[in-house]
Amino acid sequence: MDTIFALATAHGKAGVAVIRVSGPLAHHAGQILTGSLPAPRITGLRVLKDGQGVRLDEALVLVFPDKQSFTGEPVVEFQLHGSTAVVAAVLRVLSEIGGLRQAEPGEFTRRALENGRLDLAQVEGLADLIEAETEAQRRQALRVLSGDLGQRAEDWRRDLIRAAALLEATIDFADEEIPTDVSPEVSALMQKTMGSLQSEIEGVKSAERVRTGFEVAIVGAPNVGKSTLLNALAGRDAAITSEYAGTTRDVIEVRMDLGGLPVTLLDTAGLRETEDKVEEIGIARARQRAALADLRVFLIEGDDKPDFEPETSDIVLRAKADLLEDKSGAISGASGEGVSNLIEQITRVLSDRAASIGIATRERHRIAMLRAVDALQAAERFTLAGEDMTDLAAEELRTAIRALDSLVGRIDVENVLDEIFASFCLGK
Ligand SMILES: Nc1nc2c(c(=O)[nH]1)N(C=O)[C@@H](CNc1ccc(C(=O)N[C@@H](CCC(=O)O)C(=O)O)cc1)CN2
Ligand SMILES: Nc1nc2c(ncn2[C@@H]2O[C@H](COP(=O)(O)OP(=O)(O)OP(=O)(O)O)[C@@H](O)[C@H]2O)c(=O)[nH]1
Ligand SMILES: [Mg+2]
Repeated sequence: MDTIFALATAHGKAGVAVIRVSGPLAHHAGQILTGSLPAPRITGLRVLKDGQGVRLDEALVLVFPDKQSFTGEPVVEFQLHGSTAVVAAVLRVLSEIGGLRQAEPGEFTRRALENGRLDLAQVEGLADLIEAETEAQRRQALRVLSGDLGQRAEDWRRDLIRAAALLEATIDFADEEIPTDVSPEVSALMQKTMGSLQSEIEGVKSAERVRTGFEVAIVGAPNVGKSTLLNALAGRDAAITSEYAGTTRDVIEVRMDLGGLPVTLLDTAGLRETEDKVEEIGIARARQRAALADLRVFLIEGDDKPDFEPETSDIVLRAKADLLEDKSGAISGASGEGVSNLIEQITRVLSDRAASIGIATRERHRIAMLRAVDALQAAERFTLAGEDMTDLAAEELRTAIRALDSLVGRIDVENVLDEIFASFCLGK
């Protein structure tokens, strides 16, 4: 096993920079740089020197024993002055020590996984935590990192293994009289697991949104003030506005944090019949993105009708409130009237949806749980079909267990890891 090292903190100038070394030679490397390592888990202030005795930095050094570190391997950390020259010098000296090499992105975390410190879902949680930009994202990622999904998968697994064992006992003793009919207990275990899986499956869609962001599209006829409203919401001049109808063509995206939720606001082309080919393409895009968005804000002027049927939670507002006598249900990006109300309303609708999330957060989790439910439904049918079908029911139960095993990475790990680690920063 190679000993790996990397800068764990962001690149560039900083107050402090952390370099981590992990693997069998980590303590050896630390010894070379410090002359004398501090006791495990107690920081020591040391002058770091290269092989020729040239001073590199004065640093805090932290030693983790084998099996008691983030990776589960011996680890040494150097907390350096965060200058690019200090970091470069320490990395150079480490790379000159035999048996040491730079870590690949995500390699520390991969080792934590391989050493059983984290399961696959926790690795995903860690990736999400590092990506988190809003409160809701931080809370959700931390919950996944804490291992709740793995715990739940373990409960499901235990119940299904018990059900399979009960069925297999009937197969093994098929020729003998079995004193008790196991099917009620098998059915109950499968029902309980299916119910729990179903509710987790339903929560994934919202959890995915918290992870990647909700989309809110502003739609309406040309010139009603959509782009002006977007700019007011964003607090900056993100979209071109003008008195010419048909100004916006491309979909303009603005990332925002609304009450801790990640939201991408979409400004779209004004909807109308047009001879202009380019505008027509813009309108087609507008319709498509608006239909896919999580929520639509329709701006209407005069007797306009919303151009398409709003869904229940969609928001319909009258445009240019500043020009209206009756300002009820009206908004103005130009004067700012109604803007904070709109932000509250969007936040309320999306918070309601985010409240329904469980502990599964990814499409990968949803697919694994769906596979398990499918197999359980088949097992249920075979169980009801009577004793001849018992071995088929048991086989379906094993398929369900395998599907749940892939959730936490007991199987099928490699393809998932490559995808996750592709998004990891160096040094994680
Ligand atoms: N300096 C530093 N800060 C860091 C990390 C790190 O690796 N280094 N982390 C990395 O992402 C996170 C913390 N995660 C960690 C998880 C486990 C252990 C660890 O040493 N576990 C040992 C001992 C636990 C204990 O002290 O009780 C163990 O589990 O045996 C360290 C950090 C965030 N902050
Ligand atoms: N009085 C008033 N004028 C507004 C308001 N919002 C926008 N306008 C004006 O209306 C015109 C159109 O504004 P835009 O924001 O570009 O309208 P749009 O809906 O994005 O238009 P398209 O991109 O062409 O679909 C501009 O001249 C704006 O200054 C408002 O709230 N009140
Ligand atoms: Mg516009």
